[in-house]
Amino acid sequence: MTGYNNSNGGEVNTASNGNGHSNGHSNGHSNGNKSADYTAQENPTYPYEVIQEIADFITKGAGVRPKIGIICGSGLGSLADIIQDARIFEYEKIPNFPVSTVEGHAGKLVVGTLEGATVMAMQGRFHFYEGYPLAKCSMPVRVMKLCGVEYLFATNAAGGINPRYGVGDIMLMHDHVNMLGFAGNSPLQGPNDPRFGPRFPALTNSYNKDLINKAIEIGKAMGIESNIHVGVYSCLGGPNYETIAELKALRMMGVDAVGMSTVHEVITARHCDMKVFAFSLITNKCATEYNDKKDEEPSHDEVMAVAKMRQKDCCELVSRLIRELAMGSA
Ligand SMILES: O=P(O)(O)O[C@H]1O[C@H](CO)[C@@H](O)[C@H]1O
Ligand code: HPA
Repeated sequence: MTGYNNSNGGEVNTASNGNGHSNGHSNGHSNGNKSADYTAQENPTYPYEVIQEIADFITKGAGVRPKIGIICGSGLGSLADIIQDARIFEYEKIPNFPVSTVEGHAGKLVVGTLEGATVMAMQGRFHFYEGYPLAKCSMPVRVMKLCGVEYLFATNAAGGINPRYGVGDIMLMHDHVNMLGFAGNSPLQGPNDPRFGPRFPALTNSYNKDLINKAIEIGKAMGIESNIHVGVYSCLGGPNYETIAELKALRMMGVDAVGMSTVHEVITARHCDMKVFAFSLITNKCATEYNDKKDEEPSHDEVMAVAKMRQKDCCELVSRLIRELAMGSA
């Protein structure tokens, strides 16, 4: 049985003491690649050494240490397709990596260059509703950190609750309401390893203001400023979409867009001191009044279709922002 040593005041004992490693498979795929299999079902907090091993596998395989990490939202996998000199790692072939189970999340890690910067992109993220604990969902963010990533760019598809938002608009996230956190769930639950970050991280300045401002300028330069908003995202557990009463409650709480991801990744990134830029592509308008209109019900097909329609602008926004970062002006 894999278990962590919790007898030392809540810090993971990460010395080479045999804890945290077992002979089980974390993702049910016998890929013959694993040197330190780890049973994450029993202990969702991946030990530092296991994350280091995954990071080494990637940096050695890719031959670069990426500076920017990108997480592609539903239907936004094209953000990874524009990476040049790409080395592609299928999740199934990465030791101790979970597998993607959602349509629109290909399950590939792409490492290469974009606009002069070294990047790594997750073409496929992990969601709580897939059955993964939050620590497992956001484990790749720690892998990014140990690969050398300093900036996390997280993207998602989301429902627009703010009545001013239209389908296809982009909301730059400046804050979030963590509904899973309200329910007592966090990717940081369990023993804390100070090599990643502090036991009690502050989240007051989670979303980098300079990057938000740069993105607004870029939106103007692209001529899409009327489709760009700055707002608050909320993550629910999913996989069901929200009831009208839930959407009304979220609106009263100041939420502008709702989805089922990103927040756990941002928490994990801020915990290990990465700078964060995140945006939601509004793929559907959320109904906040009761009606019988079937065509106003959200569906993943609609989410994917809108993401496909808007992927070009999303790619341009991300590319331009990365170019500014690479030139040192963001
Ligand atoms: O947040 P991303 O991964 O973009 O996906 C969003 O789209 C899916 C629902 O259609 C959910 O997974 C929701 O979170
Ligand atoms: N709700 C939750 N998640 C979503 C939505 C939504 O309306 N649209 C895309 N992801």
